[in-house]
This record gives sequence, C-alpha cells and structure tokens, in this order.
Amino acid sequence: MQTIPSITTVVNGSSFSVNLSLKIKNLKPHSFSSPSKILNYEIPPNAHSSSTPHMPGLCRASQVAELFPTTSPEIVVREARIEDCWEVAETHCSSFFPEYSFPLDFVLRFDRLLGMLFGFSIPKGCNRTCLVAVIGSSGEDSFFVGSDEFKIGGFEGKFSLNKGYVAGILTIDTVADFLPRKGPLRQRRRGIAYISNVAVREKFRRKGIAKRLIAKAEAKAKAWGCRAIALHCDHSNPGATKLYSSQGFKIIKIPSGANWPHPRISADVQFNFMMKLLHSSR
Ligand SMILES: CC(=O)SCCNC(=O)CCNC(=O)[C@H](O)C(C)(C)COP(=O)(O)OP(=O)(O)OC[C@H]1O[C@@H](n2cnc3c(N)ncnc32)[C@H](O)[C@@H]1OP(=O)(O)O
Repeated sequence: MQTIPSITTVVNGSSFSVNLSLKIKNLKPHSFSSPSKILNYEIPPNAHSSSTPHMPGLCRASQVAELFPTTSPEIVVREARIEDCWEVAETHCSSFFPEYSFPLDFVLRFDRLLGMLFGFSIPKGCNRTCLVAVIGSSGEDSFFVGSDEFKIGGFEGKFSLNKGYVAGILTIDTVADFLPRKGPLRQRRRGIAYISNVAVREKFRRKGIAKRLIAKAEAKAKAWGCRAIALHCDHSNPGATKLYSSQGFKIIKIPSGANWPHPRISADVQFNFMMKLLHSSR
C-alpha cells in the first residue's frame, strides 16, 4: 500500500495543495514519467459522449476517432497546442496510471493539467515541447488564432478549428535534469535532448504511433542543435525498451558508484538509461 500525501500544483509561483489522504494498493506507474506530481484518473468510457449535447450532424473529433479508430488512419504528429491539453492529460494518466476510477481520476487529471501548464519552470536557454499524435485532423493547419511566439508550459499558445483527437504524446526538452552535471561548477550538459512522458492510448497501440513521435522528437532535437537524445525507461517495461532499441537507442551502463541523478518517481523503480547519437544530415 502506498499513500498519496497530497497533490501540489504550482501556479505562477503559488502552491496549491489538495490533500487526498488516500491509500492505494500497489500504486506504481507503468514506467517513467516526468518528475511532475502526477497521478491518474480514468473517465468512464461513456462520459465523453454523455456530456456532449446531441446535435444532429455534429460530432466531436474524439467521438469520430472512437467510432472509427481503424477507418480514420491519418495520424499527424505535431506540437501540442493549448486546445490539446485536456486530452494530453487524459492520455498521460490513462496510460501511466490506468487503475484509477472516478472521481479521483478527475481530480488527478485536473492536477496534471495545471502541472503541465504552470508547474514547470524552464531554465533560460533550454527548450521544452510536448508533441502529440492526432487522429482525425486533416494534416497541417493553415488557420490559427494565436501566435507561435506565445507558449504556456510545453504548449503552443495558438488554437485551430482543425483539432483532431490526441492518441499519443511525448515530451522533449533540453533541460537534462537527469544527466550528470559537468565540472566543479556542475554545469548543465548541452546538446543532449531528453525524452519523457511517452504514451499512446491503449486502443491505438501497435500502430506505429510511438515510432512516429520519436522520429519527430529526433527531428526537433536536431533542429535545436542537439547531438544526442536520451531517456530513462523502466526496467520492467519490456515493450517500451523494445520500442527504443528498435529506434536505435542503446542502454548505457552507468558505472557502479556513479552518482547519477535518478528520476524522482519512486525509489523502488529501476531504470535503464538509454541514449542515441543524432547524426547530422549535413
Ligand atoms: C521515456 C518514457 O516515457 S518510457 C514510457 C513508455 N510509456 C509507457 O509505458 C506507457 C504505456 N505504454 C504505451 O503508451 C505504449 O505501449 C508505448 C508508448 C510503450 C508504445 O506505443 P505504440 O504506439 O504502441 O508503439 P509502436 O506501435 O510505435 O511500436 C513500435 C515497435 O515497438 C515495439 N513495441 C511497442 N510496444 C510493444 C509491446 N507492448 N510489446 C513488445 N514490443 C512492443 C515493437 O517492436 C513495435 O513494432 P511492431 O508493432 O511492428 O512489433
């Protein structure tokens, strides 16, 4: 049994805590996710549809994707926008903590949402982006409200009417909190992008979505000038380990006794540290 002491979200420097004081049996994420304080929820399968008023001829993108998951094959991988953030939280929580149910799931999803939007402070000069694989959107958009310059958390501050349904997510940054710092001044390592929070909704798995997200992340890392890309993957997640190995990531053996930072998720989770060199196309 593990206790969830509280859920804390930092919004513009202020901390909000919800003390849930719950004991949940065998609470353990499926694999590594970012160090934000996140937990799961699972909305009942019909909640989406029942909360949507019936409008003949009109249907939400998520309903289209749920009704026709295999007949709507077009998958677009792009940077997440503000309009995607609820579905990103849903994808994250239902993938990493599928055991939760309503109403706790809802609270946790909301906490995740606030954490994503306001809970990260990025050091100057670092990049951070959330990528999404969406289904049911017709390719790249041309009509937006908002601007490329404006970002909230890892999300672009712009909206489009051509939204699609988020089926997979991935976060990439250059913060590299989990890499050893260099020299006596413990300087942050440059040129190594870090991947976390890779998740694909259960019903869309084994369709190559994670592969597409990783390919886009690599392109992003190259565009940022990175020479390598790294991640931590839970030892007991052979599916994810196979995914990364198949994409060219190698398990890096950490020298025994080395004082490497460890993802702050749970003391008893063991991780493989995996890395891939990015060859420039020049
Ligand atoms: C750095 C991190 O964030 S690690 C965290 C990884 N995330 C999770 O564990 C959350 C729960 N799991 C998931 O969301 C998904 O199962 C993921 C992200 C691991 C994989 O997503 P998918 O879209 O299903 O992967 P994708 O279809 O691109 O698979 C590509 C290849 O990876 C391997 N692979 C993926 N999943 C599995 C699996 N469960 N078992 C065995 N091999 C697998 C296979 O080689 C697969 O190719 P194939 O289908 O042709 O055999």
